[in-house]
Amino acid sequence: ISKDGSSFQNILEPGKDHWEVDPEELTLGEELGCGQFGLVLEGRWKDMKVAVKMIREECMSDEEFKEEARVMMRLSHCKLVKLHGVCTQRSPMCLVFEFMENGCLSDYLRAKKGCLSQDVMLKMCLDVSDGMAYLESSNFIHRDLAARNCLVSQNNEVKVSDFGMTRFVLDDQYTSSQCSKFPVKWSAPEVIRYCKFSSKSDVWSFGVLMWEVYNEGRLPYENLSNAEVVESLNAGLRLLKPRMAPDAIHKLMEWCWKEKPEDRPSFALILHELGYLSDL
Ligand SMILES: CN(C)c1ccc2c(c1)CCN(c1cccc(-c3cc(Nc4ccc(C(=O)N5CCOCC5)cn4)c(=O)n(C)c3)c1CO)C2=O
Repeated sequence: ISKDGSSFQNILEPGKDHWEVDPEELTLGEELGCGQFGLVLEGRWKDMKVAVKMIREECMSDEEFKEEARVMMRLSHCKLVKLHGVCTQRSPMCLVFEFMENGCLSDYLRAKKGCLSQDVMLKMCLDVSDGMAYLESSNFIHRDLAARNCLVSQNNEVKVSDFGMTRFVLDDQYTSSQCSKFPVKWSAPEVIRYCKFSSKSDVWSFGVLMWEVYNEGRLPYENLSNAEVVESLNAGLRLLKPRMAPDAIHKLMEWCWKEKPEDRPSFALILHELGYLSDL
């Protein structure tokens, strides 16, 4: 055992960490799209279909990310998009994720407009709250929960994606709350004012995600600018009940949007509430 005990696995297998993917085992395919850190490609790894993110150096603080990779590899839950591993031996560094056939939830909702039943919408919210309750219990904050950051599997299951990744974004247009790319419409008041992130600020974002689901992927506060949204929230105004949302779901959304974080429900409680409603 080395003096600090931490590099034990390196002694067993010098030079490689168990979260390192061997680039020889990775085959790359079609482009899936472009994210905050660069290109995302379809791929195959160990007979699995995967999504591979090619990290552009100027977009991510990759040294910090390598530290974080360990933590993210340990976050394992059926409603979180799995990080299989990272490829750091080549440049650009790449991240290997489980593949989600139906892409991001916001596009999926818009594509299925008019075809989704209330039960399907409730199940989507239940899936996300399940993954978020696990993150909450692991004391892990998402920081950018929204339908665009959830993915849909082949069997139409919804999983939470890109949790905690905002911490590695180098584009400060995105990271500071006054700037254009900051997700104000999904952010709790304490995040907009003091960048105070917590699982309770994730709960606020989850309320907006529920509104997106029951509005089939519409943009929240679509006629307001970010500044006007801040004003309306300060005046105590909130998003209106989506036509497709039952009263109980609207009550839950409004609970997520309580001004004070401590007055909002935990994800454990939200999961319990949604589970109860889905058994009715
Ligand atoms: C800092 N934050 C919050 C970030 C950072 C990076 C990213 C995001 C947020 C979210 C967006 N994003 C990103 C960018 C590009 C790809 C992926 C992305 C897309 C996947 N899958 C698919 C599958 C199909 C399709 C598709 O083309 N269609 C059209 C036909 O009908 C079916 C769907 C798209 N994506 C997938 O499995 N993963 C893991 C990631 C992702 C998700 O990861 C990022 O890379």
